[in-house]
Amino acid sequence: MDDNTGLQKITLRAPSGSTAEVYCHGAHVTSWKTTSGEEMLFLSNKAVFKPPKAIRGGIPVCFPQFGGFGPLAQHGFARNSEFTVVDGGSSSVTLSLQTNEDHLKLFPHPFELLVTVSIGDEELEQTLEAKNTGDKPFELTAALHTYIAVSSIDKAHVVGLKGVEYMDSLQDKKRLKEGGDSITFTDELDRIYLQTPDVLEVVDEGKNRAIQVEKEGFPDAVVWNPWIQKAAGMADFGDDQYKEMVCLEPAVAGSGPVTLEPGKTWKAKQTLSLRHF
Ligand SMILES: O=P(O)(O)OC[C@H]1O[C@H](O)[C@H](O)[C@@H](O)[C@@H]1O
Repeated sequence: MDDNTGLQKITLRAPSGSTAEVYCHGAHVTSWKTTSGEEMLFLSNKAVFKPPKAIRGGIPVCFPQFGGFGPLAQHGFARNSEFTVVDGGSSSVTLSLQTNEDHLKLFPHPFELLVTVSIGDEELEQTLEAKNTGDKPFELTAALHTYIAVSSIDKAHVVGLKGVEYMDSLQDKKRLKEGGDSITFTDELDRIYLQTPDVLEVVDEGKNRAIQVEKEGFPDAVVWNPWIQKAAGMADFGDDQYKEMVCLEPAVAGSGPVTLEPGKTWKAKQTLSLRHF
């Protein structure tokens, strides 16, 4: 159905009452509410719903490139492209992107990317399946750029990364090792954690809740908060909204790329779930 942005949006509803909203533009999840109606994802109050601009917040799909790991524009073109619904029901939808002539001018490797989003009681599952439909291998990096809503950035932290090596994107990708039990936010932070455990969590002491991010097939995890200056520099992001979000992004980035042979499919997935404490 079309919403007031004029874009096609699918609303998923689980029998328990949880909901999610997914745009065909970018196969972009913009909302996930659990059974109590609580919103789990951050969406910028200045987000622009005008293709080919990517929507700010929710879960942008970064494909076939994460960040600057390749020749394409930042984060590749999937988030700027129109997907088609190919399957689904009330609580699940599968969208497809097939490379067109414009994509092939930028990235001369035909592929089909399927994105499936399903919701359960207190859970959202998102799967990427990329098939090389051409006759030559190609390399890809990718991420599910998940913006988690938090009550206040000074009450949020990320756990599960102690002892993990990371690339600091604010220091020319210098390699460092995470020393702390948890990552707190007191300044801009932009890191690619390499070969991480598959279960990570954004803990929100202000709401007594944690969102668990469980990943499969994504070796890395990016943690990002733009803080004051970068937030002020983003036209589609409210100046103070850095206080309301933490990005925890399952990725193939510093540990990539993945080489995809002709006819083969690469699959990766994240499961977000809510825990109250
Ligand atoms: O502004 P965007 O292209 O959406 O990127 C937003 C952010 O994405 C990732 O988290 C990167 O690690 C950051 O370096 C980047 O600033």
